[in-house]
Parts: sequence; C-alpha cells; structure tokens
Amino acid sequence: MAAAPILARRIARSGVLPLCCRPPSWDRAPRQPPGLPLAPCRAFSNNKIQVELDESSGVAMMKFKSPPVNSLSLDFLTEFSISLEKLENDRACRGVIITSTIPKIFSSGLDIMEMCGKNVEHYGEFWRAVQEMWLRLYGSNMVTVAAVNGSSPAGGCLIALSCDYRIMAENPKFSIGLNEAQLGIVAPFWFKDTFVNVVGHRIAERSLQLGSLHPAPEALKLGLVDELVPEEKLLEKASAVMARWLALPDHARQLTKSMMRKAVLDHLVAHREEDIKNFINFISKESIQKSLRMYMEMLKKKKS
Ligand SMILES: CCCCCCCC/C=C\C/C=C/C(=O)SCCNC(=O)CCNC(=O)[C@H](O)C(C)(C)COP(=O)(O)OP(=O)(O)OC[C@H]1O[C@@H](n2cnc3c(N)ncnc32)[C@H](O)[C@@H]1OP(=O)(O)O
Repeated sequence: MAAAPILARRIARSGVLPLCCRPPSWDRAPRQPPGLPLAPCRAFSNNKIQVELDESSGVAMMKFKSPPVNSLSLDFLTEFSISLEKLENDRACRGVIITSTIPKIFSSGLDIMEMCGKNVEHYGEFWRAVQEMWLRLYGSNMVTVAAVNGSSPAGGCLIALSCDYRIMAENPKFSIGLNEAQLGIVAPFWFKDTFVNVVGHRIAERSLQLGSLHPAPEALKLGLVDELVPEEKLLEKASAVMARWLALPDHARQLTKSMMRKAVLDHLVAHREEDIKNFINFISKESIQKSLRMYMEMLKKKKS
C-alpha cells in the first residue's frame, strides 16, 4: 500500500500536522527523574488519537480522544492511518489495543457531516481515507484487540470487526452493529464482508437488513464480540488476551491471518477506484442527502 504521498497531500490540505513534522514524537514520553532506569515506553499523540508503546511487551495502547463522540472525520481517519502506519513500521511493536477515552462511546462511526452537502472531490477524498484506514487495520500484521468501552455503531463497529479480537464492556446500554440501513444508506461490500467473516452469513444478512444495533449481551450471543467484561476490567483483560496471542511466533500467526483475510482485502484493492465512484454517485443523490439530513435532525431532537 503506497499510501504515504496520498496521506501527505491530504494532511497538507487538512491542516493536520503530520507526525514527522512535529517535535520528535518518541521524545514526548514523560521524562524520567535522573537516576531511575528509563521506562521502556514511547508515546505519541496527535489531535484525535493518543498512542503509547510499551517496548518491553511490544504492545501499543491506542486511545481515541475526539469529543464529543469519536466520529470518523477525514482528519480523524488520516491520523488513524498514520498512527497505524507508524506502529506497523516499528519493529518494537507487535500488537495494538484500541480503545476510547470518551465515556460511553467507542466511536460513533463515520462523521455524517463529511457526507452531507459537500462536493464530489470531498466525497472522493473522504471515501479514500475510509478505505485506507480499513486496509491498514484489517491487513495489519500486528495483533489487534478492540477494547470496546462504549457504543460502536457503523464505522465504529467496522473498526472493532477489523481487529483480531473484540472485548466489550458488559453494559447493556452500549450497542454495536452496522446500522447503515437505519440511516437510509447501505453498508459497502467490504464492511459487509468483514461482518460476514466474523458472524457468518445468516446473522450478517439479518442484522444488515434491519440495521440492527445489538446491546452488548446480544452482541456476545451473535459472536459479534468475543467476550464481555466489567468496564473496569476491560484493559486488563485486553492485555491478557494480547499476551496469549503474542505467545505465538509472529510469522505463523501473520501468515495465517493473511490467508484468512486476503480474499476480502484483495477484492477492495482490485476495485478501489470503482468503489470510490460508487460511493460518490450514491452519496450525491438528493434522496440520500435528505435521509442523512433527517437522521442528523433526529439525533439532535433526541437530545432536546
Ligand atoms: C449501491 C451501493 C453503493 C455503496 C455506497 C456506500 C455508501 C455507504 C456510506 C457510508 C457508510 C456509513 C457508515 C457510518 O458509519 S454512518 C454513521 C453511523 N453512526 C450512527 O448512526 C451514530 C449516530 N450517533 C448516535 O447514535 C449517538 O450520537 C451516540 C450513541 C454515538 C452518542 O449518543 P450521545 O452520547 O447521546 O450523544 P449525541 O447523540 O448527543 O451526540 C453528540 C453530538 O455528536 C453528533 N454526532 C453523533 N454521531 C455523529 C456522527 N456519526 N457523525 C457526525 N456527528 C455525530 C450529534 O449530532 C451531536 O451533535 P450536536 O447536537 O451538535 O452536539
């Protein structure tokens, strides 16, 4: 995936500072008092995502921190892809745990405002960033564990589904699923394929058609998440799971992962431009724009 020049152009236009132009990122870990041995931990943070790599375990903790709801805007997606790329290229990193700093929300999915009332160029750029994020995460060589500590609709669910293992806080108020149909839109084929690979065809078909958001206990029953734990135990559990996965030789696990995911990844890679065109045509339709506007209004009304 030769994404670097595209990312660089997008960053330049979006105004988000690329990590390579910031003060040396690995220097931003807290300084140790003199005399103490250096903690084997490196950290980098950008506007919307914070990452800490523990070199002794090879595990990075990635935390979404984009209030109010960690929606996946173009800037967020760009930062996410850059963070994943940095970790992927870091020989010290073998696994990443993904979670959120926002109470009750893992991620609210794609930022609907990025898909409303914008021009064709913007839709194309946005959709390429969504694709890139998924290609990096689903195709990652690292062990990826989602610690889902809040609601996770649509694009948020896709992030969790793209990981190797999903642990969710056992709060029945938190829900997860691909609810695109509820917005009057359609989950793209690679969202659907990722979902099918986790829960199987029948469950995916029903859930997608109904645009279901499954409360945590139901998500566990469907196999959409692998286990539920009390929220305060989530990160501890994620670290334990990660240690179990990292006990295996990387090359064997990586080749197996790649064998399991290759067909789905290759499908998008082979049809990337066509997929972008389809998205642009679809999202530009007046009827779809109207559905999205109504959905946003409904969200706002729910508040008042
Ligand atoms: C023929 C085939 C062609 C193929 C074409 C394919 C097209 C496919 C296109 C796209 C796929 C789409 C994927 C998506 O991810 S769409 C996004 C789906 N997300 C949702 O439905 C979540 C909506 N949000 C919620 O349900 C709730 O906000 C919540 C549960 C996440 C949090 O609830 P709560 O804590 O009560 O917060 P609020 O509802 O008050 O929200 C706060 C604030 O944030 C705004 N907001 C919420 N979600 C989003 C979002 N996804 N994007 C943008 N903005 C969001 C919300 O409106 C509030 O704003 P405010 O009133 O201004 O404060």
